[in-house]
Amino acid sequence: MLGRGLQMTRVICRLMSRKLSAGLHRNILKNMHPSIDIWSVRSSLKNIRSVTMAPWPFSSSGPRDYSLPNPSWRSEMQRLYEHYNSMCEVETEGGEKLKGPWIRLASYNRALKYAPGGQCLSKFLQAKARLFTRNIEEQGAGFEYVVFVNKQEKTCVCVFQAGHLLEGPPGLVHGGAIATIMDSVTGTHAAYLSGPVMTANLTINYRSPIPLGSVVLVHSSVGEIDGRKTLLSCQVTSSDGSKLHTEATGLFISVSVGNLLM
Ligand SMILES: CCCCC/C=C\C/C=C\C/C=C\C/C=C\CCCC(=O)SCCNC(=O)CCNC(=O)[C@H](O)C(C)(C)COP(=O)(O)OP(=O)(O)OC[C@H]1O[C@@H](n2cnc3c(N)ncnc32)[C@H](O)[C@@H]1OP(=O)(O)O
Repeated sequence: MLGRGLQMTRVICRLMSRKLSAGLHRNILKNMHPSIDIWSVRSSLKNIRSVTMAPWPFSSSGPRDYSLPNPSWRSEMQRLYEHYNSMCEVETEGGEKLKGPWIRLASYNRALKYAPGGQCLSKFLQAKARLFTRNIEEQGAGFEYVVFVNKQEKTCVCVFQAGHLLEGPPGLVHGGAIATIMDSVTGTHAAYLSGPVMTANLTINYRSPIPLGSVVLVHSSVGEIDGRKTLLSCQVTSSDGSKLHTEATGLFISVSVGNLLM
């Protein structure tokens, strides 16, 4: 019985690998065999290399998409959102609508669950996976942000409004919150480019403080992609780009899907 379970586990993992790489939304574990052992599944998943996965697997449907405007957004945040969003779709002279150079990335609290293949993963995670930056339900209180990527230029920009819960020095954004948004933006960018990654190194220089409640831009660009290593650089600037607040470099290492199940 146990042998049969293990065999089925391997088949399921092979199927999951194919499904993940194809980027399809199907719950392949719906009728999971009762003798399947989670640890066997996990160790088999360890062998699924990130290079087999389609980049940026998150779907555009599901519950609350935190990247969409809400009433807490200041006019500057809304203006910058519309600026980048307008470049996600372009209209030809004949009125035909085509994909533009930018893509808005949807963002969910239950990030893994709403990724293709994520329904399977969330079973193993007992539906507990939550994304830190999207855990504050009160709109405008924490991290309000939207990420856009430019596929051709391999750049990424995030419009970020820091809420009152992110206070460090009086009236200013906490350095850890700045590190969090930089890790999230570069991590998202790296995952978009290279599939599942973990941050190995994030080196930050804080140049000028960020006023609480202000709207800033977080830019991420590729330094180098070398095998499993994706090196990105990141700058936080004022919304008009005139003032540098923070700069960083981040090293992201591609990992197998199994690493996400610890
Ligand atoms: C349906 C599936 C969906 C999958 C989606 C996946 C991801 C997207 C997920 C969510 C996206 C949503 C939002 C994104 C938001 C936030 C992103 C935040 C990301 C994080 O916040 S994540 C938490 C903090 N992060 C850690 O908790 C990592 C702890 N750590 C480890 O888990 C290991 O340490 C690991 C895995 C990093 C490497 O371990 P490993 O065993 O796999 O690889 P190994 O050590 O062999 O290194 C291989 C080569 O990298 C070089 N290397 C390694 N580390 C280096 C360093 N620090 N400096 C310079 N070089 C380094 C080596 O020198 C070698 O180089 P070489 O090959 O040339 O020798």
